[in-house]
Parts: sequence; C-alpha cells; structure tokens
Amino acid sequence: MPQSSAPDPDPAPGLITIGRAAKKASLGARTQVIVPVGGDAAALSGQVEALATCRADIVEWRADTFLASLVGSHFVAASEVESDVVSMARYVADSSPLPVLATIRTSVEGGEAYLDDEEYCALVRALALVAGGVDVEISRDGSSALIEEAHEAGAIVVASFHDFEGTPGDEQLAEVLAAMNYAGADVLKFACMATSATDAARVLAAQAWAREAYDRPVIGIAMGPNGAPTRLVGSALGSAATFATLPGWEGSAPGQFTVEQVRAVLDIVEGG
Ligand SMILES: O=C1C[C@@](O)(C(=O)O)C[C@@H](O)[C@@H]1O
Repeated sequence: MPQSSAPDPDPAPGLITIGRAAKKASLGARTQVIVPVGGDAAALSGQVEALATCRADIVEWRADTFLASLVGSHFVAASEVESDVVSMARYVADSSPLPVLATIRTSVEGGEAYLDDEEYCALVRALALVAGGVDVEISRDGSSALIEEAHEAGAIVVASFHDFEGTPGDEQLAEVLAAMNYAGADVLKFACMATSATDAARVLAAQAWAREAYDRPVIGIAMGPNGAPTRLVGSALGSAATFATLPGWEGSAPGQFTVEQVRAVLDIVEGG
C-alpha cells in the first residue's frame, strides 16, 4: 500500500537519504557507521538505550534475531509473527535516536530467520512501512518486485548478498552487483568471508568498481580477521558505510570493530 511519506528525492546523484521525520542520514558521501541491534525484547531495549551515547549514524535492527527469540529455528508463516515483528519495529523506530535500517537475514545468508521467499517478502514489505530502510536479499525470488514495493511504502532499499564460506570470483561479484543495480536498489551491499589478504583486496576492488560503474552507494565487506581492514577504509575506497558494534554487546558478523574504534580510524582517513 503506497504511503504518503515517500522517500526524499536524491539530494545529488549517488547520494541517498535514509530515515523518516527528523531522523535522517546520508549514504554516499562520508562513510556512515551502522550499528546492529538485535535479540529479544529485553536485549533490544538495553541496546536502544545505549544508542543515545554512541557515535553511530544509522541503527540496523536485525529483525531475524528477534524472530528467532520468538519462534526459534523453525520455518514460520509471516502471518504468525507479523504483528509482533511490526510492533517491535515501531518500538525501535520510535525509541532510537537514529534512522533505522530493518534487516531480516535468512538462514540461507547466515542469519536466524527461517522463511521461504514468499513469507520473507511479506515480512519485509510490512517492515518497509515502518523503517527508513530495509535490507533486501537479492537472491530471493521476487526481490525486484519487493524493492519496488518497499519504495512505494516509503523505505529506501539496501540490496544485500552474503557468503559466509568464502569470497566468490570477481565475475560473480560483478554479476551480483549488476543484478542489485538492475533491480533498482538504492544501496548495493555485499559481505564475503575473506580467507586471505587477496580476498579482502578483491572485495575492495569490486566495491570501488561498482561505485564508479553505478553511481550508487556501495558497501563492500570482507568478513573475518583477514577482511577486518576493509571495515575501516572509508569513502576514498568506495565504502558508503561500515557496520560496527555497540561496546559491551555482541556484533552481528565476524571482524566487526566497536563504533568508537571505527570512528577513530574514519576521523583520520576521512578527516575529523
Ligand atoms: O549485511 C550486513 C553486514 C554484516 O554481515 C557485516 O559483515 O558487518 C553485518 C550484518 O548485520 C549486516 O546486515
């Protein structure tokens, strides 16, 4: 259902605004720090409170971890959980001082949600009515239509691809990024496990290439110890955002630094 609060027009080519009302951030210029929050309702409220004093720009609500706290590791129908998930999304959107990116990471891409494609699309559609942005896994059947529907609902779309085993070849990475661009995503994101320094370097090369080829914000992440430096390189190497943890809370992927650590490096790399 189209909403009145359509996304703001792009302020400039290659720049995307995420957020609703007064909570906004810009992707595509200085690297934005995205802090993931998740878990059950009690854990979430502790993390949302901690956002007030953390120097992040955007909060990512990992709705899949909340879903897992409700139903465990089982396939579910969207209709069984939608009202709980949407209520929690509203809570995060209202209580967080930062714009919200809502993510349902499915088990196929390393997350905790067990949903088939249809149920996944239904839940993401519901979240798009509440959050400033939604993550859409590009490999899901129906992802292109979902991107359009999320836009109509007033959310920007971060298309995503994950490989927790390794880093695909250059050609496959280029194909994934091309598919995200073709599908009309606002931000192109890929995260791959780096098993060597070469993998990390290839992720950075693909990120820089996509930034030039598509003029859309790109987030390239090499996960794990070999890839950790890719989380700190900043916009000079094409990075629109980096995911960093709230101190004292678990991160959402291997190799993440804390918000303060990332901030300190980005202040040097991009100028404080
Ligand atoms: O896609 C990503 C990137 C990520 O996997 C990372 O490696 O930092 C963390 C996830 O929470 C997020 O949805």
